[in-house]
Amino acid sequence: MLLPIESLLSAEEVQQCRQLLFASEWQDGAATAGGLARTVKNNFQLDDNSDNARRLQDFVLHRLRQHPTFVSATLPEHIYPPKFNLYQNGGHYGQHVDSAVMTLASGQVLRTDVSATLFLCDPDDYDGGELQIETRYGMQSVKLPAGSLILYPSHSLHQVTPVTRGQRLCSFFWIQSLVRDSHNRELLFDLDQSIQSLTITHGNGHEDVVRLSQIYHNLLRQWSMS
Ligand SMILES: O=C(O)CCC(=O)C(=O)O
Ligand SMILES: [Fe+2]
Repeated sequence: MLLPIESLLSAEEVQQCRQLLFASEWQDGAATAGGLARTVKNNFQLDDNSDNARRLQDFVLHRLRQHPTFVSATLPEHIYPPKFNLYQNGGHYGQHVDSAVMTLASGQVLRTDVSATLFLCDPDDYDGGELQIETRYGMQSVKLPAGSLILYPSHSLHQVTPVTRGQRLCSFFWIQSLVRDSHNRELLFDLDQSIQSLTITHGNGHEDVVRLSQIYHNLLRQWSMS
């Protein structure tokens, strides 16, 4: 499932992030890629260990954990501390799949279930720079307003097309979900969305809302991994 999450950050928050990012040191992205990805990667990345990167990571993580749709769709067990990238002057990232397992600086290991890109520039600010994701229904091209996020399954092949004008600035990261199976995760998301809307019309004490909530939690209990 490809799921856009609109306005994770406000225009003001995007502006603050961009100010910090443009005042930071950038590294050659290819140096940080492993295996096949190294040969197809042509962009810049923020040094994850810089003070600015840590401030930005904390800020984005805080927003993510507060966002009900993000939490409902990903059921996060671990979130990789968000990274930041910049594409310009034809910069691109060829077709690849993200590594299945990533090791954090702390030594903790994360399985990538869901991949995410948070756009920090508006589509009008640059040409190209489409995030193209292969799905069962063909290639989907994604380019969202600044402050919005796309979630997609980490098992998908994807690429970023060359940026031929302007700059494309994004944050990207991965989520290890409590529910490893993407089909089960999607069923839980659909069920939760329906429970939320029934709660608005009938109240959370309504008999059917209570019964559906029981089913939701019992499925989550059955399908969550650890
Ligand atoms: O820039 C993006 O939207 C995606 C980056 C990406 O695919 C990666 O770093 O693995
Ligand atoms: Fe990727």
